[in-house]
Amino acid sequence: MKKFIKNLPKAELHLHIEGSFEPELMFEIAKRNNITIPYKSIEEIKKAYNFNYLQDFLDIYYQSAAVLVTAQDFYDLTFSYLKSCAAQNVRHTEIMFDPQTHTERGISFETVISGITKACKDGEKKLAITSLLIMSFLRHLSEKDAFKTLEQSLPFKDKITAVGLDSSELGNPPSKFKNVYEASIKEGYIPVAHAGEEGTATYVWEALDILKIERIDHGNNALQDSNLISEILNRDIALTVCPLSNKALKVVTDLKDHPLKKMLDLGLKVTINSDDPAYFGGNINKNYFEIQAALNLTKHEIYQLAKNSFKYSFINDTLKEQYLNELEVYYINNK
Ligand code: HPA
Ligand SMILES: [Zn+2]
Repeated sequence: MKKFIKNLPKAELHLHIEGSFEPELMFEIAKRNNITIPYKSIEEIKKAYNFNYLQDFLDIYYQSAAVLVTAQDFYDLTFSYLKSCAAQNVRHTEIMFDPQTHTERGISFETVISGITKACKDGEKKLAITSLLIMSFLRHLSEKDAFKTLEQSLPFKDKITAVGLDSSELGNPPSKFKNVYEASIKEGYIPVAHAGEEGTATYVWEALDILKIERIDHGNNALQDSNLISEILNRDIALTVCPLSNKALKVVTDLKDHPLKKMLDLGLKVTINSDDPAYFGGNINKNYFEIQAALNLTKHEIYQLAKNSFKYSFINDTLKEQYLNELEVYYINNK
């Protein structure tokens, strides 16, 4: 089964590039930028990565992202993630980035996006991995601030496919961002949002009805409401589920209690993703390995999850067909 997962062609649809920042690279970049970080060793970092809920993680995540200064830093961060994709047979990835984490510190939008997009181009050329970008608004900040970010993104509109919503969910419902989502859609961005990770099913309803999202990031708590489940099924909207993230942030106490199998059985379009692999104990393949073992998923279910990852990606139809064919051939030959 491990070999089957390892070589399975797949897409990753929920990945924060700042969350792929491995400690080794963090030390290297901090050193070259002359920035002191509060850890002396990798062991100290690993000890600090012990979270009880989302906010514990976010505090450390923003602190670590503060060592990123130059376009080269963003390039190195992104290319390093893309190399890990190549090693896991991730054929396509949809990368979230948080501009406000950097613009708030005086780093320009252009620095961030130029480093990331250069790495994505090289990823396509040198590693044969396709990618696109999701610009995420930080929900603990104001809608006015999100509007400023939307404005800053417009000169780079051709490089960004979608807008997302992340950071502290509780107390920052989707409705807070109604106007900026409306404006983002008018600019041609596809709307997605984190909803139902710590927030209730009401947050998922708001994301669907008020923000008009086309994909749900996490969505675990949608299962609290059977009308909501029917609505998600009717609208054919996928969920980007992140098992090891859910475990690390105590959204579930044990992977054996994870709702993924129940979601699949309900017919929900689920995908498997790593969220913040450097912080939550594993890359996308480790997420597949561990959830498969915990829930005793069959090869066919694993195939279905990978199929969803391509089907519900935002790539063009030709490329989608190509990846789906590649996956089908793989499944037929390896089931
Ligand atoms: O899982 C997450 N949830 C909310 N915000 C985030 N920012 C990075 N990862 C996450
Ligand atoms: Zn996330």
